[in-house]
Amino acid sequence: MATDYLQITDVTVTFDGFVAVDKVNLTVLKGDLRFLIGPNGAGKTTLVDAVSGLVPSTGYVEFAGQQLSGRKVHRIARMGVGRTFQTATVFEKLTVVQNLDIAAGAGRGPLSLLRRRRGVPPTVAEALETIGLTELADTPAGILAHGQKQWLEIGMLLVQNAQLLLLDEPVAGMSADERDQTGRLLQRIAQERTVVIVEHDMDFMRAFAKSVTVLAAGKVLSEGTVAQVQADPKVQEVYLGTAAHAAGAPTEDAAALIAAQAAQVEELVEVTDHGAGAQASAGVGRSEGTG
Ligand SMILES: Nc1ncnc2c1ncn2[C@@H]1O[C@H](COP(=O)(O)OP(=O)(O)OP(=O)(O)O)[C@@H](O)[C@H]1O
Repeated sequence: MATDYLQITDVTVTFDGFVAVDKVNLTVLKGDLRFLIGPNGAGKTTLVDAVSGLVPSTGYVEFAGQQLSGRKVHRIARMGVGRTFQTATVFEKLTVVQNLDIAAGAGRGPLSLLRRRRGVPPTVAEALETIGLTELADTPAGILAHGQKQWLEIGMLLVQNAQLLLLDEPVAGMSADERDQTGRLLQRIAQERTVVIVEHDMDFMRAFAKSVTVLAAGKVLSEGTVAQVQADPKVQEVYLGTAAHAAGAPTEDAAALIAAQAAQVEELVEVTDHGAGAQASAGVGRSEGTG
């Protein structure tokens, strides 16, 4: 019988001989909220691309008992795999509800989409409620706040009935308040679906991850709860190692990378030393402009 989990087995992605993802094995159960972290270039986005069919890969990927590997992007999407990107892709001129309606009708023909609809379909109403945009249903998506656009995009995956959500840095550029709301939204969604989040924001990860996989140089370096992963000397080492490597090239980017990654290490160590209570410290969790 099909079970709702993502199983990645020996997945490898190669670009012109460069191995970006190297024999990765990963299992994510329904109800989990899995964060995928790691230094820049670790292969996080590429792994998610491989699962969603955007880049060719070898190995085997299965979700809810169905084979994803080897299938085309649109086929994988129809099998219940939803993906967001670092920049929200919503139809700016259409209202919130129209965006959701179009997403919900992705499987319908153009005529039925054009036909005037009476009222809001229940799935759309439910998604509006879940993402907290009911009051803004008739607002053009283009004038939504940054965080609200991201929530709308997540809502579009919900109405498409995506059961596996792959989210690439969903809180990048959000205010602290928006990050918090997003975390709680994802926790609610993860009760019913499988959620994998690529993230650089350590505060966000610490506050909301149920489990964490750390990638480095295309391989799984560490896996477990937030506390386990942060206490893993290999994890601390790889962040420090990357910073030290960047120090060889004294550019502005390298300096920013060092500062950001040193902050990440500080956070890692801090949590290891003092437990989850250290959350409020260290605002820097992202390395901007280097990825
Ligand atoms: N289309 C591509 N062609 C060639 N190399 C690529 C391509 N996409 C990614 N890479 C390389 O693969 C490696 C992994 O990239 P990826 O974007 O998956 O890393 P990441 O962990 O998501 O990094 P970041 O956190 O900076 O987004 C990098 O060295 C990157 O330059």
